[in-house]
Amino acid sequence: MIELRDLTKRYGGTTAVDRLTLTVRPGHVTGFLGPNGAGKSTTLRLVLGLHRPTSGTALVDGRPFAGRPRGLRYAGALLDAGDVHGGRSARAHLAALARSNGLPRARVGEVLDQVGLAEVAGRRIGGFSLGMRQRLGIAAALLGDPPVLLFDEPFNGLDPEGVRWVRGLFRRLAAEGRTVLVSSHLMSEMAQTADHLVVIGRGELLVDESLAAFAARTAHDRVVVRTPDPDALDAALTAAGGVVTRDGDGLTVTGLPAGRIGELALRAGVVVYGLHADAASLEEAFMALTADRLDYAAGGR
Ligand SMILES: Nc1ncnc2c1ncn2[C@@H]1O[C@H](COP(=O)(O)OP(=O)(O)OP(=O)(O)O)[C@@H](O)[C@H]1O
Repeated sequence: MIELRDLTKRYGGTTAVDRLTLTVRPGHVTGFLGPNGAGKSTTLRLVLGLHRPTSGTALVDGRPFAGRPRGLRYAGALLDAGDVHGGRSARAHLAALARSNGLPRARVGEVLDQVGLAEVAGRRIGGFSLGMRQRLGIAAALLGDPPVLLFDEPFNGLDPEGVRWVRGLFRRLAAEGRTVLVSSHLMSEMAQTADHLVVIGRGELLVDESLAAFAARTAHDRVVVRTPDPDALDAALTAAGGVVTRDGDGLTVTGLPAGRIGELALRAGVVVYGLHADAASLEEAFMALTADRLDYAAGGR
């Protein structure tokens, strides 16, 4: 379990993480979402004790992670796949980590097999593709068989087969009762990976709920229609299973896709105009949620 209490990190005048209070529970894949510069990486670094908070606390299974000897037994993380010694082989890199964390050498072969790098284990990491480095980073995170796992943008550089594999791996790790926190700036990616969502914007908590609850709340194919004959259209759409709310000549419809609404209007002989789908996908809902929270200070992205 990861517990954040009023966690705050300031860099000079920039507040990267702002009084974040949050519990990340075991047994779930928790998607940690936010636009670029929202504070995701900073939060993960605070959890791992790589940065000191300005105020507040971050606990991993009830204790601060910083300074724990042999930390890989308690939490494993993939933060920056590029942050490895390129001159070493994958096997040597993992063996050094195993040694410094007091882990049996046999774990190296096991995790290399698990991430599909066994055949290239003797090759220099410098020649690895980004996807292979991501797999190596995941292998390092798994080395200590830890109950808590953090992955920062793990899909970067993976091909579709790699993405599928990572999704399956995260689900298995969560099903084993581990805490799995995965950061991303793409809701579409998390919608297929996570079962719980945490969304932050400018370091502040915006959403902490199940993916199903978020979807039900925000991403119902809502369609707005205008018509000179609202009564007739209301009746036709309601009969077809749509849920209609009225505002003058405007109808807001949920439960029916826009194309079907047009078809039903035509059949009922009702003229419609100004028909548009609103928040039709989770991604749109996410973007709408965070649109005013983009961090332009971080480079105008
Ligand atoms: N070491 C640092 N010094 C100064 N400012 C920093 C530092 N690290 C992060 N920041 C700032 O803190 C804010 C949050 O950055 P962070 O990298 O945590 O966001 P993020 O959500 O991980 O973004 P991205 O998806 O772009 O990686 C940004 O404004 C960033 O510029």
